[in-house]
Amino acid sequence: MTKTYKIVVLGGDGIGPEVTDQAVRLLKEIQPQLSGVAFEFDEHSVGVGEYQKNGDALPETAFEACRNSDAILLGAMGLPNVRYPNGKEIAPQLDLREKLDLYGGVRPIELFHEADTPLKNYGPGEIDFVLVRESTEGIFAGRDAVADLDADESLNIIRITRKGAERVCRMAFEVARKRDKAKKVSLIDKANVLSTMVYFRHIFDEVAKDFPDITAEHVYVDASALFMVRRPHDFDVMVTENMFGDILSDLAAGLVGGMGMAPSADIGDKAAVFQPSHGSAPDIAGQGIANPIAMILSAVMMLQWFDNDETRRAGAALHAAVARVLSDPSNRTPDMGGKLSTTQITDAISIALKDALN
Ligand SMILES: NC(=O)c1ccc[n+]([C@@H]2O[C@H](COP(=O)([O-])OP(=O)(O)OC[C@H]3O[C@@H](n4cnc5c(N)ncnc54)[C@H](O)[C@@H]3O)[C@@H](O)[C@H]2O)c1
Ligand SMILES: CC(C)[C@H](C(=O)O)[C@@H](O)C(=O)O
Ligand SMILES: [Mg+2]
Repeated sequence: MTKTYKIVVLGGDGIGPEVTDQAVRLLKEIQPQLSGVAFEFDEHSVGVGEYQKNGDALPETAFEACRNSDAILLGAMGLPNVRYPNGKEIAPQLDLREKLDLYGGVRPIELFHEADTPLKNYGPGEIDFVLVRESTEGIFAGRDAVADLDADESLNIIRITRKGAERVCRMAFEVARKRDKAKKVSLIDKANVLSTMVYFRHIFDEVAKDFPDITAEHVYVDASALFMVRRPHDFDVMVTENMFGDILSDLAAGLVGGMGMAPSADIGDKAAVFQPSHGSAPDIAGQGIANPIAMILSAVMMLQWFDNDETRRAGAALHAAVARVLSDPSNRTPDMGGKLSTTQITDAISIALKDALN
């Protein structure tokens, strides 16, 4: 019997549709090579473009489709100059995370080639860690507040719940258990200053007791920014609060080639969104030069998440195809110093994929 995976595709804004098109193209090429598996794609318009047309950046029909899907592929949403009347950016990806309770932002960082890192003496696989970002609370819990521009101060809250901290810490330990690296989870916090972080650390320590085979450590967030640059090989899995994870995941991307190399998955117990860590990159949108690899590696994460032997095989093949293409430093888009267009690098991955699937 064929298992059909319903995949909702939300291209979004700027380079979002440019990169999602490439991932969907490769998934369509993979499908006939798999036995007993089919993909059904369902595209919806969301983001700034949709808001400008219909006044709603995440229409109910799109949200319902997401809720009834097996997975969601999202490009990017938001444009810096288009804002709600309250001054905040249109960021429906945050609504999706909250409404679908996608509490774990899993952001793997992998160096494919020494040419792609600004650090000296690191080769393929020598920077290889996963940042797990709590994605439904933390400093972002204050995001509904509206700035009173005439007031003398402006406050946001930080919210850490027992449930929220516990489940994301557990996810981080489970991610570490599946990796064949150091089997270490580093909690990135600010427990030297904030009571919310003392609480988060306490819950992390409790969860760590259930994983005696995995080393648990605490690192302050400021020091972790230093260590990620000075000795990134020491990290295996990091788990952290929402905003810290947002900032550190961009720093981490910079170690391995930039935002175009930073895949991500927002995972909950019932749903998951696979999207790159990057945004809509308005500075390069519409030129056909966006790097699709972060999006393609996010699709790899989706194939692995489906928990099906055939899709796992496809995920491994797609990852191997990306690695093979990047092993030749002339195969790069302009963000990484190369000359290939979005479609040209995807063409190269497509050719490598055919070999990898056989
Ligand atoms: N997940 C999301 O949807 C998401 C994530 C981050 C930012 N945003 C939104 O995107 C907009 C732009 O934000 P920003 O400029 O701060 O961040 P950004 O990630 O869009 O861009 C930062 C830099 O990285 C480059 N870049 C990013 N992705 C790239 C790719 N695939 N290929 C080549 N270069 C790439 C851009 O050209 C730019 O120089 C904002 O409105 C922001 O809120 C959305
Ligand atoms: C666009 C923005 C709201 C989003 C976030 O802050 O989570 C992005 O930066 C990310 O990393 O996914
Ligand atoms: Mg971010």
